[in-house]
Amino acid sequence: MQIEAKNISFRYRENTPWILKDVSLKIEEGERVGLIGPSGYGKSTLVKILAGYLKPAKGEVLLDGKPLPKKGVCPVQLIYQHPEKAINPRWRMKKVLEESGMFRDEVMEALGIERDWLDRYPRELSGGELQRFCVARSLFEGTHFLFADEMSTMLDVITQAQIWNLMLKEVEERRLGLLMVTHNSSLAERICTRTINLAEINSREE
Ligand SMILES: Nc1ncnc2c1ncn2[C@@H]1O[C@H](COP(=O)(O)OP(=O)(O)OP(=O)(O)O)[C@@H](O)[C@H]1O
Repeated sequence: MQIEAKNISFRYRENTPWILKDVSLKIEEGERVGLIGPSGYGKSTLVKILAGYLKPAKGEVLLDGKPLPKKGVCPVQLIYQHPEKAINPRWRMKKVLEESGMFRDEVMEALGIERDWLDRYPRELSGGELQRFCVARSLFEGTHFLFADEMSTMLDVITQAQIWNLMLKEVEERRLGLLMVTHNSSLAERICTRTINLAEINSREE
């Protein structure tokens, strides 16, 4: 599979300068790509567009040449910095996982998800504990691309390592495509097969 952003232009409000102008990129399954660029330059905005969370004003996102599916669980999964915004606050964690069809003991164990967390609501878990659920959920069997947007910034070093080890094992074994946004260049160097500098592919006026 391949995901492609084709001539994407985006701004949050009309009559304001473009944040993204005529941005194109392609990622193949099995690739691990780092997305870098100055702070506030539009990296998070671009991954949200790629994952179908935001609609571009111009251009399109294509998965093997077709638009992203509108219904059902998406083959493109985004994990971002704020797990509390990504999970339905009214559902217990067990239901959150069931909805995605994801429940593998091996994943629960590797992420250090404890059995009794499953009966809790999101507000009864810490940010790090919740993020583990977001990662678990993103790894359901229909996933082909994983986008990680500063996924581990708010976590302690041990949890970061635990999450990245599992993610990379899954990415490798299942040949998933990975796009990671990070300011941590040593993490990107360790993980990625190539990097894309948004400043080099964005035609917006400065
Ligand atoms: N919901 C929003 N409404 C209006 N403007 C926004 C919104 N979200 C982001 N922006 C603006 O869009 C621009 C790009 O933001 P974005 O978060 O995509 O950048 P980034 O490259 O990911 O930044 P950072 O590296 O600091 O996380 C910024 O100027 C930001 O202030």
